[in-house]
Amino acid sequence: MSEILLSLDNLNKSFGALRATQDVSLDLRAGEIHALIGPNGAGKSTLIGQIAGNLRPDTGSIQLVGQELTSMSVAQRARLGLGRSFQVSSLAEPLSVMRNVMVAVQALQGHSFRFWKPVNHDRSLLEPAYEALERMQLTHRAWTPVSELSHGERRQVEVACALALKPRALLLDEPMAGLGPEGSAHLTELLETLKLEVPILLIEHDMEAVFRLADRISVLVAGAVIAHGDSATIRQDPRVREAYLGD
Ligand SMILES: Nc1ncnc2c1ncn2[C@@H]1O[C@H](COP(=O)(O)OP(=O)(O)OP(=O)(O)O)[C@@H](O)[C@H]1O
Repeated sequence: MSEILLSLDNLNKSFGALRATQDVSLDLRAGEIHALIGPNGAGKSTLIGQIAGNLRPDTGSIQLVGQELTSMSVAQRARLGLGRSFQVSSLAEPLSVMRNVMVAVQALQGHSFRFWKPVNHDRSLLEPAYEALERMQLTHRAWTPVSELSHGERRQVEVACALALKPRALLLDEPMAGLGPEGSAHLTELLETLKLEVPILLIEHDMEAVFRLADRISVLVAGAVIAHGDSATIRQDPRVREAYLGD
């Protein structure tokens, strides 16, 4: 069985009387895409918040490569190897693609105040940034301002920013949002290759992409995992069809 990179053990999180996460346990293994799906309000963002470190679970634990993350800050988790791309674009529009990725690397290295060294010539930033752009097939756009990129290319840059930090596991929150069929197909192809290097926990509304990409799917309803399995199992599960697919 493949190595477990990320594991969630009995996570619980309530907002007042609302149990937004209920006894959630799941893991992410080397070489896979594990998708987390669920209808609106199912608790996906709340769960991602706990994994990324923006929210503290009430009980339960989160481990990355066997290390306890639960009480670590967002930055500590990132340094330990938890990569994350965001639903809302966080790129600096006027800056080049390369510069955006280098800034992401710089933030992780904790050298935000290296005034004495021009960022554009710093090999310790350039090399990981270039490598990440290569993996997202974006080197031809390296010196283009982000403002000139298509929506799909911006999504690729966002993933590249996360990759440049050399994560052991990657959280992708709705990477297909707003992409047309072509952009979505291209990103799907890239993620299929990427997962072999970095396993991906994928939150995604685009069901076609989920069924095509995911090795395993966990279905969240009212904060709890109601089903878990491969695409074929999830498609046929009557509880999932009733709760999520509305069929
Ligand atoms: N900070 C908060 N305070 C109170 N309730 C919250 C808070 N954050 C989320 N909730 C509630 O927790 C439940 C789960 O919300 P969450 O945003 O995690 O769901 P989701 O699956 O990500 O939904 P969507 O697909 O619409 O983004 C919802 O009922 C929501 O209203």
